[in-house]
Amino acid sequence: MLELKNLTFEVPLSEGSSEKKRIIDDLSLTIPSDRFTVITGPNGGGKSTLAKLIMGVEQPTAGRILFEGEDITDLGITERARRGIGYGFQQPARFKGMKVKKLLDIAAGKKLPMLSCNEYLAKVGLCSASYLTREVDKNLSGGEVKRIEIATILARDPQLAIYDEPEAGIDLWSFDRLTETFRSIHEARDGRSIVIISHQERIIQLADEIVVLRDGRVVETGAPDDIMPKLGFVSKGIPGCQLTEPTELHLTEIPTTC
Ligand SMILES: Nc1ncnc2c1ncn2[C@@H]1O[C@H](COP(=O)(O)OP(=O)(O)OP(=O)(O)O)[C@@H](O)[C@H]1O
Repeated sequence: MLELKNLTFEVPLSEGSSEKKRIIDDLSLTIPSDRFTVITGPNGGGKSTLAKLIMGVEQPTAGRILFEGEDITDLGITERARRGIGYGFQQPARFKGMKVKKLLDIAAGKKLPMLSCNEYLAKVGLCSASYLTREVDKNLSGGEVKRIEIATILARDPQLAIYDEPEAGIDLWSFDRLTETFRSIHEARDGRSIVIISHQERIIQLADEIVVLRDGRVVETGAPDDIMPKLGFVSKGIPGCQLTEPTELHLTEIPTTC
C-alpha cells in the first residue's frame, strides 16, 4: 500500500526568486495493494511531478510518503527501487552502448532466457529478433525507447509499477498491444499495484480507481463508471440505436424452406 500524506512540492517562481510556485498542494492519497489506478487530469496538473515524488526523483517540500507501512520520504531512487517501486518516465533515458538484452537482464536482476525476452518485448509490440541486439541509443525512435522501457518494468515486475503516459509517441497498433498487456496484468490481480498516468480513454477505463489531479490537488476519485462521464467520455453505442430487451425467437416462426 502506498500512502501519500499532505504532500507539497514547491519550486521557485522564477530563477533566483524567493517566491514559490506550488506544484503539488497538500495532497493526500492512498493507493491500496492489488489495485489498478489511473491518474489523469489536465496538462500541467502535477501528474508527472507526483510520480517523480513517489519514485524519489524529486523530494517533497512537505509531507510524507509511506510504502508498505515504511516511511520512504527520505530514501533515494535506488532504495525505493529495492523496496519494489518501478517507474517508467514520460520521456525515458537512452543508454549509449547498452544493448536491449542487457537492459532487460539488469531490470530483471538476472540473465533472462531468450523466451522471456521475447515475451516481454512482444507485450509492448516489439519483435525480439529486431531489437534484442540493438543499442538503446539515439538511433531508436522515441516510441521504440518508450516501449523498451515499459518492457524493462515488466521484466522487473515491481510491487508497485508507475507508468507515466505509456501511450505517448506509440503508434495505434502498438498501443493496442500495450492496452491488452495492461488488461491482462489487471486481470491477473496478483497483489501488485499499477499506477498509470494517462489521458487515453482505453487505459482510463481499465482502472479500478481513477484519480483526477488538477492544480496539484486530487479533485475526484472513483470508479470509471462514476468518473468517466465527468471527464467527458461518453459510452460508445450506435447513434440512434436504443438497446432493448432481445425479443424471444420462436423456432416455429422460422421458415422451414429457404
Ligand atoms: N522543476 C520544476 N520547476 C518549475 N516548474 C515545474 C517543475 N516541475 C514541474 N513544473 C511545472 O509544474 C506543473 C506540473 O507539471 P507536471 O509535468 O507534473 O504536469 P502533468 O500533469 O504531468 O502534465 P502533462 O499532462 O502535460 O504531462 C507544470 O506547470 C510544470 O511546468
